[in-house]
Order: sequence, then C-alpha cells, then structure tokens
Amino acid sequence: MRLEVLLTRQHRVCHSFAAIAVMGRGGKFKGNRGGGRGRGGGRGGGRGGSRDAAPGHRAYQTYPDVVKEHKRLEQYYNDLLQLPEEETVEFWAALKRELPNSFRFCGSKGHALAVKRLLQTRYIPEITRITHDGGHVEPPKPVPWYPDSLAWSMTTPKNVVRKFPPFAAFQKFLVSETSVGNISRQEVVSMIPPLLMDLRPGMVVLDMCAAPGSKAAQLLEMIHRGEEARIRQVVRNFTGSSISTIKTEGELEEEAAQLEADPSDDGRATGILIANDADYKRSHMLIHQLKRLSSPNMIVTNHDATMYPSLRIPNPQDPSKPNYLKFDRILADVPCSGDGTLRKNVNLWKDWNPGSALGLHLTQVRILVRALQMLKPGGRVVYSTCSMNPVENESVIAAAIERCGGSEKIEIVDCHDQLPLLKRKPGLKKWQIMDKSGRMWSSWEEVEEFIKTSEDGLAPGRLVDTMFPKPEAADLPLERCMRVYAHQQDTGGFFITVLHKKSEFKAKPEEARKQPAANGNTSGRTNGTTKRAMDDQDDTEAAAKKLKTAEDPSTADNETVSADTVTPEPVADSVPEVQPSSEVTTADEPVTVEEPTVVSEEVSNDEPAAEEKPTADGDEMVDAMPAEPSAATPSAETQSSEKPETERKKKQQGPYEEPFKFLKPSHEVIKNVGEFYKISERFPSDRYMVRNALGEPAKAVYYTSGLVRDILVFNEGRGVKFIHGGVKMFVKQDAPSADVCRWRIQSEGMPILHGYVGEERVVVLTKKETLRRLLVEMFPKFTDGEWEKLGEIGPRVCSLGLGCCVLRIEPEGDDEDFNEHMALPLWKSFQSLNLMLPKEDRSAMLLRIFNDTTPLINMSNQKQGGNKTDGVQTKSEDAEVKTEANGDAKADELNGDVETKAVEDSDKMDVDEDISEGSVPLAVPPPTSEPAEAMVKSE
Ligand SMILES: C[S@@+](CC[C@H](N)C(=O)[O-])C[C@H]1O[C@@H](n2cnc3c(N)ncnc32)[C@H](O)[C@@H]1O
Repeated sequence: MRLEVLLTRQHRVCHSFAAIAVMGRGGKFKGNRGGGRGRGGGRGGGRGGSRDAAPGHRAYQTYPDVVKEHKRLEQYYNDLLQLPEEETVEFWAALKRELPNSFRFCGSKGHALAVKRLLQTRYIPEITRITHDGGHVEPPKPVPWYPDSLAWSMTTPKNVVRKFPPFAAFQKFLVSETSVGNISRQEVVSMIPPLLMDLRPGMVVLDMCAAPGSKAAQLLEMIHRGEEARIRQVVRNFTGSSISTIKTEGELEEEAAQLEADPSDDGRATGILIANDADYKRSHMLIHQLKRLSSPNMIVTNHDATMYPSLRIPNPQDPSKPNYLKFDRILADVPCSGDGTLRKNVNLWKDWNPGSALGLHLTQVRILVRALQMLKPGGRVVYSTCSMNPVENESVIAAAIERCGGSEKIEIVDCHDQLPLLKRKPGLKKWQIMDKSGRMWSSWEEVEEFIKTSEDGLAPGRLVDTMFPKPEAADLPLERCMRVYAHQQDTGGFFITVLHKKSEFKAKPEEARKQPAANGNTSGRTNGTTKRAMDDQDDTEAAAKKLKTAEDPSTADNETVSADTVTPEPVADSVPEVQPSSEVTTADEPVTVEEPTVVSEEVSNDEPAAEEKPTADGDEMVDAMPAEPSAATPSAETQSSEKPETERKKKQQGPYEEPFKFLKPSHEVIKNVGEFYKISERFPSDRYMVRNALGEPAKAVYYTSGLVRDILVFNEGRGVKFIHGGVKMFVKQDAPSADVCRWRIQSEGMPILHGYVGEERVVVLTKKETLRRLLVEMFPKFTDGEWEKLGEIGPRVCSLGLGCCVLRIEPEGDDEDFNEHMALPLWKSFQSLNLMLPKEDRSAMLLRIFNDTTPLINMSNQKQGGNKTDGVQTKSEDAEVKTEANGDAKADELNGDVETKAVEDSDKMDVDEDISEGSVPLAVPPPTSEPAEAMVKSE
C-alpha cells in the first residue's frame, strides 16, 4: 500500500489539488476531488473530477495549478499590516499552505464529550500508528483555546484521510458522526465569534447572516447548555423517577447550579435563537444544519438583515399594545470579500480584487447598525468577517458606532482576557485604502481633492468617507478589535469585534449624498459619494419607503429626513414594522449587496444547489457566498434583468411558506396523545402546532418553546418570513387497532418528551447486547418464543400494549462505551418490534457504542417466502398501506404540510419504515406463544 502526496508546502505554485494518488485495494485508484470543497467541482483551483484507472495501474490526477501569487494583494497587506519582516514571511507562507482539517464535537456537552472520548481512545491510537513516506502521521490535536477540548484540528489533508485505507475507520467515524450531527466540520477561526458572545441560557439571540449555520449551531448549543441536567432534576423531583445519570456529589451540585441558570420552565430552555439569512436557498442549508439539534427554541427567518423586521411579542401589561422583541445577543457574521480564506479558496489568489471589499462596506455598516438597534441596552453584538481588509472591519465598526451615537452609547469590549490561548493582533487604528485600480488613498480629503479635478466629478471605485479612519474618532479604541492571521496558529484569517450597547439611541441616517453636477462640478456635494453608492442609495430608499413604520413611534425621526438629499435609514431606530406579505415583497428586496464575486469564510466559487446538504463524506457545510449573484445579493445587472418583475421577486422570496398554526390543548389529537402516552400535566400542552393553513394535524405535530410560540403567533400575517420552527414531536402512523394512538413520537422529539411519558408506555433497556440487537435487526419478532432473545426487555414487550412507546436506555455496569442515557421511540406491532430510527442513526450508534459496522438486517424481509410475518403483506394489507400512504400524501398536498426536500429527507426514512412496519399487522392474528403475562395487555 503506498501513498504519494505532493502536498502544498511549496509557496509559489499550488499543487493542493494536484497529484494525490492513492493506490487502493486491488490497485484501484480514485483521484482526488477538486480541492477543499466537497461537491460539484473545485472550490479552489482544481477541477477535472476524478477518474478510475484500470486495476493494477497507478493513475495520477492532475489539476490546473493556481499560482499563489498576487502582487497587489501582497503589496496591500505588507503596507497595511506592517508585520516585522520575519513574521511577514510566516504570514504569506501560512496563507500558501493548505488549511488543516478541523471539526468540533457538538450537541449537549455530555454527549459531545462522549463522542470525543471515542476519538481519543479508539481512533487516535490507530492514527498514531499510521505511517507514510517513512514518517508518522500527525494525529488530530485539540484546539488549545476551545473549551473542554471539543474542537480539533489535524494537518493530514482531507483527501488523504478519505482515501488512504489505514484511515478508513477514522473516516467512517467522522462521516457517521457528522451525518447524525455529533460532529461539525467547521473552520477553527469560525468557532471564535460564538465563544465571545457570553451567551447564557435564557437569552434571546439573533444570528443575522447565519447560513450555512455552523456558528448558529454553536449558539443553539449554548442556549441549551445544562438543560439535560435541569430536566433530569425536575422530573426526578416530581415523579421520583429513575431517570438519573447522577453518580457523584459533584455532579449533583453541578446539576443544582444548572437549574438556577434557567429555572422558569421546569428546567426546559427558555432562550431562543433566531437564525436568519437573506438567501433563500442558503437558509435551507441552515435549516438542515440546525434541525439536527432538535431544538424547539429556534426559528429560521429569511430577511435582508439591513432591514430586519421588528417582531411583536405579547405585552402582559397592556395586551392591546404589542411589545417588540429585543435581543440579548446578536451575531453579525456579515457577507465579506473573504480574503482570510485564501488557504481554502485558492481561486482567490487569481481573483482577489480590492473592489469586493469596497462594494460590501455599506451593507456591512447597515447590518451592524440594525443589529445595534435591535439589541437590548446591556446586550452584546459580535461582528465578524473572514476578511483582513479594514474597509470591512475597523471602518465598519467606527462608522456604525458613529451612527449609533458614539462611544457614549456603544462600547468596544476589551476581550484581551477572553480565550487567553488564542493568539491575535489588535485592530488597526490607521489604514489606507486600495481602490479597484490599485491606487492607494489615505484619507477622504484626498478623495475630495481628486473629485474636484476629475472630469466626471465622481470618486474613484466605490470609495465613501466612512471607509477612512477619522481623526475625530482617534480615541475610539479600535485596538480592541481582534485580528487573527493565518500564521499565528495555522488557521484562516479572521476579524472579530465585540460591541456592548450602553443605552438606547436614535441612529443617525446615513450621510447625505448628492448627485454631482452634470458638468462634473461637485459643488453642492456633501461627500462626493460614488455613482455606485448612489445606486445603493436609490435602492435602499425605494425599499425603505415601502417599509411601514407606523406602529413604532421611534421611526418618526427617520421619516422626516428628506428623501432626495439623504439616504434613508433602511430600518427604524428600534422596531420597524413589517407589512402584510404583498408589501413586504418589495420592502424585503435586497438592495445593497452588490458585489457578485464576494466570498465568505467557508467559501466556494460554486453556488451550492438548494437541496445541498453537508456532504455524505463528512465535509463541512459549505459556507459560501455565491459566485453568481444570489437572490439576496443581486448585482446591478440582475436588478435590471430582463426577467419579468414578478418572476424576479418570486425567485428572491422563495416559495410560499405555510403558516404555523398552534393547536388548542383541547384539540382531539392533543388529548389523544396525552391520554395514550399518559403525558404528565407538567408538560405544556399549548405549544403544539402544525404547518398548514387549515390548522389541522395532517401528518406531523410540532412542538415549540413558549417564546417561539408567542413570536410565531403574534407575527402571523405580518409578512415576516418564518421558514422553520419547532421540533417534529408526533408523526401520523397507521395503527393496528382503534385503541392505539395514531400519532407516534418522533425520535427528534423524544429527548424533550420522554421524561413526562407515563410508565405504562415505557420499556427500560439496561443491557448493551439488547440494544445491539434492536439496532441491527429491524422488526425483530417477539412471538413464537422469540421474545426470549430480546433479553431483559422480552417480558415487558410482551405485556405492553400495541403502538409507540419510549425505549428508555439506562445502561448498567461500567462500560465506558455504553454509559449514556437515551430515549428512543419503539413501535410494537402484533408480532414484532421496531426501533423507529433512521438507518443512518442506527448505523452511527452501532459504530459509536459497539464499534460495529454490521449491515442492518430487515427481519421481515428475511422471512419472506417462508412464514408470513409482520413484514409480509397480504394484497389487501398492501393496498391498505398504500391507500394510507397516498391518503397522507394527498392530505399533505391539500393542506400544504410541507417542508423542503432537504429538511424532510431524514424523516422520509422514518416514514418509509413506518409504512412497512406500523400498518402491516392489521390482519394478523394475535400471538399465541407468549408467556402468560404477555397475553395481558397493559391497556
Ligand atoms: C459569512 S456568511 C455567514 C456564515 C455563517 N454565519 C456560518 O457560520 O455558517 C454570510 C451570509 O450572509 C448572507 N447574506 C448576504 N447578504 C445578506 C443580507 N443583506 N442580510 C442577511 N444575510 C445576508 C449570505 O447569504 C451568507 O449566507
């Protein structure tokens, strides 16, 4: 077995996508895919795809070289950063090397630690033994500044991990755990902003530019921090239940502390995350990413962040007047030119252009100002980019602070003592700006001088005054901004600033910008903004005019500003109102992001497809700004596209979204599930909803937290584009008899509900081997004495009533691989059982707990042709199943109980299994060979 890697240590020419040749078993060679990007061709320099060579022959994949040189880029940052000579060499050397792989263990802390332990005990020892080219492979290392060592990084290139057989087990682990959401393939620097938010349970959080969602996932985990322990404690207190993983005094104390952190809803998390993105397609990638965390405390919206709508919430003091939601924490991880991602996005070496940054400055300022407006006094905004250009960084911070009332209102937080092991550089206080032509400018005055003598009276490129350092803001502590460079800890480049809102303010409108005189005479201009910026202004103006602000008294000031002289504030000072949907169509038109070639931190030059999900081979989510203008980021060209206006708007807006309709606790279905599962009254019954205009459960019932419900209810019909919310709690299921509940508990809702389900519908599993059997075998039989093979759960299963129940896993013994408490949905038919889990979850669990890659066995298929069992359908049964399935599909169609394909995929797996499982036994006689107790149905 031999591995040849021509890696990227050379600095002049990149072979990062070139010439990785791996001889697999039987001499079969698979070429490398095009670079760091997962699918659809190279993110970076390489294209060309892979090909298989004839067995026994070694083939080499070659990709076009990208020359890692860019004179202007190098000149600009050498002048700007003024790093010592030695460091400058390291800086460029790092940017020319391939980026290490990195990933983060996610989910609840206990779970994340358990998966991390496997890496340390099972895979790192294996990796350490791997050699190639005579040397040992460097195993993954924890990122030193990441709490609890939950983030890791490794220098072995992704392609080697994917293709070199000794890595197969590790690769399988990464893929499997990524697919079920226990590992997030995320760039190391992209993990920084959420860690600086000081986010605590109970907080109300907004992520304004969230897709594809790696940071949003971090934020959501923080909102749920400690929840498991809290709920355990509360449930134990009120039921005396056996649910407990507590083993030591210390753990008990920790649990008590957690309860104090967010006590008001019986330990359930009360905070929320609203994750937003202006791009409809990308916001569905975001949904896919966040949905894996099964959080009822999350909403996804699809708005232009520069004019993010104010959201109504109830006003307990005066129910006739709505309150508006303000946030404790906001992340503004804005669209940027992305030159901090040069290591991953090799094409930037040829495509870099200072115009990208200039074209984004105004949008970035507007997003940040809007963030500060929506923040509670005392709250925090974290602003971040993966760009090194001060035009997108320090100048945006300074401009936004100035517009929001200066340092008296907004403070740059000194974070030097945060994440002490993270190496960083202070923000810049002085900088020059390079325009599109490469000319350097030191001040706005210089630009104004130029304008006076220029023929057209226009500023060059897209220069505007707020891009420049301001002498009057010399005291602004911009050094508190954080810059992270590639060479400091072998990462990408990043910029982060934490802002603290001291008190409310009225944001100043953007500076006046007048058209230059036709003859080029600029007299009368207030600041000589470029033609392009004026185009921005016009668009913003049009959209802003359509934004009704009537209900918010604080918007009055903005409306008095004369539209012909001043770029109107696209958002109200605090809470601009949204419109009924038809009007919002226009108000939401993206108006400012106009640079079509911008890229972002985890960027690609290929626009991912709408349905694109994290790649099955465990790539990180593609956090890409589209190379082509997206709906959210139209170029000037697309603005004036030949497409009919209505079509363009429709495309920007995405398809019609079904409303969220909450069910009354007295609704028949809610009463039915409550009775069947004996759900405790401590579990709220007024937070169930469906997604269709009729408001009747057709296929699924969702559950949300209290605040999510209030937001969805109070903003219904206001044109706010909510595109996701709630956890699927119950799914309609064909039932074997009338007394069996037709709504089974969905696996994603199980962690939320199981503690409140009555013991009548609970089966307790304690032995590892029993779990293994249930994972490997689909539809294991319990009749004809087969129940004995089901170990400790056999007798209980026989006595249990038909239908869905909770399989509560309470491991006994000290097996480190089997010590996590879990609850899974189990379905009992007349003769067989089935764990209602998607296949990928079963396989992941088998690998995690048993280090087992046994293929799953469908026991019902196995018996086909022999005994007629649960899995074998008679014609009439088959017809019934199909009718049921069609009926559901029809109902869905009629009721529009829809989600996108990307969102539904994993559930489909469940549904498919349901159809072959839950509906089968209708005509099968009850078993006769169980022990006596098995004949006594519990219900
Ligand atoms: C740097 S990426 C965000 C990465 C994301 N925070 C993460 O960690 O996965 C920037 C995002 O901003 C979105 N975007 C661009 N213009 C926007 C606007 N005006 N309002 C809201 N989102 C915008 C893009 O679609 C893109 O997904």
